[in-house]
Amino acid sequence: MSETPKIEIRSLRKSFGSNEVLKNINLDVTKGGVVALIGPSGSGKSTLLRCINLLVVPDGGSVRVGDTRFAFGDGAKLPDVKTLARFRATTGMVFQHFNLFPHMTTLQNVMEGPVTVRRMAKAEAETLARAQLAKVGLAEKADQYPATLSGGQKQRVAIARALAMEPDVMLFDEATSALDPELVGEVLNVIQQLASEGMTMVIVTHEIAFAREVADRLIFMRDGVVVEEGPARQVIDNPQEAATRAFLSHFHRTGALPPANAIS
Ligand SMILES: Nc1ncnc2c1ncn2[C@@H]1O[C@H](COP(=O)(O)OP(=O)(O)OP(=O)(O)O)[C@@H](O)[C@H]1O
Repeated sequence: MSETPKIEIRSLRKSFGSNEVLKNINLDVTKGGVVALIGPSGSGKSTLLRCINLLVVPDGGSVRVGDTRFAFGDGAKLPDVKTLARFRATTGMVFQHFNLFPHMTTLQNVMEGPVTVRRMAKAEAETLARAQLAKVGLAEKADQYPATLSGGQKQRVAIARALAMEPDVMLFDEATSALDPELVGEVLNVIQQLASEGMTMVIVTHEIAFAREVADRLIFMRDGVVVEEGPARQVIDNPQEAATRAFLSHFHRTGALPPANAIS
């Protein structure tokens, strides 16, 4: 019998006004699975990610992460604020632009969620936060403010902050797109390490070579629908759909697709 997926999305729909952004999306992510979402700008990747942790409330369909399932549309009752906060704590989201509190030190940023959302005692939260900072290689930056860190370091703090909530799954929304090219690798290394430790993840990325290396499944989206999905290497090396081929060949043509061994 196949294993129950950790994330299960069924018939998901979302519109912003008349703009139908997600049209009947289905997605399964197995426990410990890493799914990469790729596609052109505006295809709905970020919106799908935000629907998984309900930062964006879907219009229809259902979202399940672990044992928690929500249905939307057709008179379904929307989850209350407390339920949403609890649910979001189980899905760690990492954004393109870090979203760290500038007036807090690195350590305070990472402790914030455990103290305010998980209601941990400060000493316990500090131990946990220091462990997560060590995990992303930033133990010695605990007392520094975000403004003194590089983009790559800021993003690693953001990952530590999400991990401090001890999430069931991690969601990455173009986590390296705002970084200088020489800083991308340090963030990808942390994501790769999480993958090797069995973290369930959905990663929106333009790093195709990284997706090929680290993701076990790849989904190509366009105009709010899943055009093609399958094992990451298979889809990248041998895309079946013309739209996927066109998208990937762009990366080949522009040289934005480095050899896979460059990032391992
Ligand atoms: N909060 C919002 N309000 C109105 N429209 C939105 C909102 N969020 C996204 N959209 C629209 O939804 C569509 C899909 O956006 P989304 O960010 O999900 O795409 P994407 O594939 O992640 O693109 P990109 O790679 O550029 O980030 C776009 O047309 C965008 O303008």
